[in-house]
Amino acid sequence: MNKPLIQVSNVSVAFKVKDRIVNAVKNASFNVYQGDIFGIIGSSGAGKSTLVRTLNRLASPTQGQIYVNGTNIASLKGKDLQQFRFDVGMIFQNFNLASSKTVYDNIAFVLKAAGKRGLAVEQRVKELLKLVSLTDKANAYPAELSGGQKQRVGIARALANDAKILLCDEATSALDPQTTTSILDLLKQLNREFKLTIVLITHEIDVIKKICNRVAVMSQGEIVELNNTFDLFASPQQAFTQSFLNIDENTALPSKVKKNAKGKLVRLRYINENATEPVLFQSAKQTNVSFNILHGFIEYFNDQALGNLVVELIGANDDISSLIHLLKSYHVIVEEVK
Ligand SMILES: Nc1ncnc2c1ncn2[C@@H]1O[C@H](COP(=O)(O)OP(=O)(O)OP(=O)(O)O)[C@@H](O)[C@H]1O
Repeated sequence: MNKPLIQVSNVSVAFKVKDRIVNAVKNASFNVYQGDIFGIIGSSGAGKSTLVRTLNRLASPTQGQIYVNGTNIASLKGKDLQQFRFDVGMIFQNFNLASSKTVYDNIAFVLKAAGKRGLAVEQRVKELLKLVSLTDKANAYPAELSGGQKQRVGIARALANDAKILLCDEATSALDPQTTTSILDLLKQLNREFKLTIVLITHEIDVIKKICNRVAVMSQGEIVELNNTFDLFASPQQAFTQSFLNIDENTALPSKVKKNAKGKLVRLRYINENATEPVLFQSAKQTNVSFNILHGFIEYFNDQALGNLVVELIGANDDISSLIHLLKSYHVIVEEVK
């Protein structure tokens, strides 16, 4: 495995509010690798924003360390700190654009802050506007833009000084589903074309499914589970993750169907869309079990397919056990439906 670009090691963040301590982040550890689109998901107040803000020093850990490219970011000062701020861009739910500046000037401002002048600024702004498909809006003010367009300006500004890492704090939460998709497509394109590493926080499961390759699940300040996206959805280990990701909800059966079922109800998750139905069919035949498919769908995570089936197994108990055993040997995840 290559070296992590971001290494978060036992990070805790506590806030003192009057005479009370709020432990917003508790002992979080994880690595982000170059080219990752790393998602942090959790409900409101889980500590996601606080955690992501420690990655660019907008928040300071009360305990633990964060290394970016091998450097402990707490030790950065002067020019190194300034360079670090250029290397790590950030976009926000409410866009944070300067309302009195045009689109052009919002982007030019951060280039000038990095010491660029004249033609270098002009060329770079043009390049960035083209990249985010806003060339025709250079002279517009933020109030004249849609939410999606505002976020595109936010992205251009965050990347202006050649950022290597982009932090996204609920960047699509204020957008409608179609605009969300177009912003996620843009982030994916930037990730692909420039190997931009992205850390995003969201409470939206669909955002995770659409673009993240790895995910941390947060609850009450803790990372309760971390996995690649596909495996997290295929086989969530923690009860919190299962209920938060609504895993069972997607294949919930009407109570009448459950009540009328004569056989054993099982949920099958499989990772090879082509193999499973033949595998189920042949395994059932081999073990003398018959089955009814009660629910089924296939979900896609990038190019990987995750099949979900709820089936009723009818046969002798021993035969059903043999069938389940056989299915598991084909890497089908089998869970009893209660
Ligand atoms: N500056 C602060 N001072 C005091 N408490 C804070 C501060 N920032 C965050 N908190 C508290 O820390 C906890 C985690 O907040 P945080 O915003 O990180 O969660 P979140 O998962 O991002 O939630 P949301 O999605 O609602 O923003 C909350 O209880 C919040 O009230």
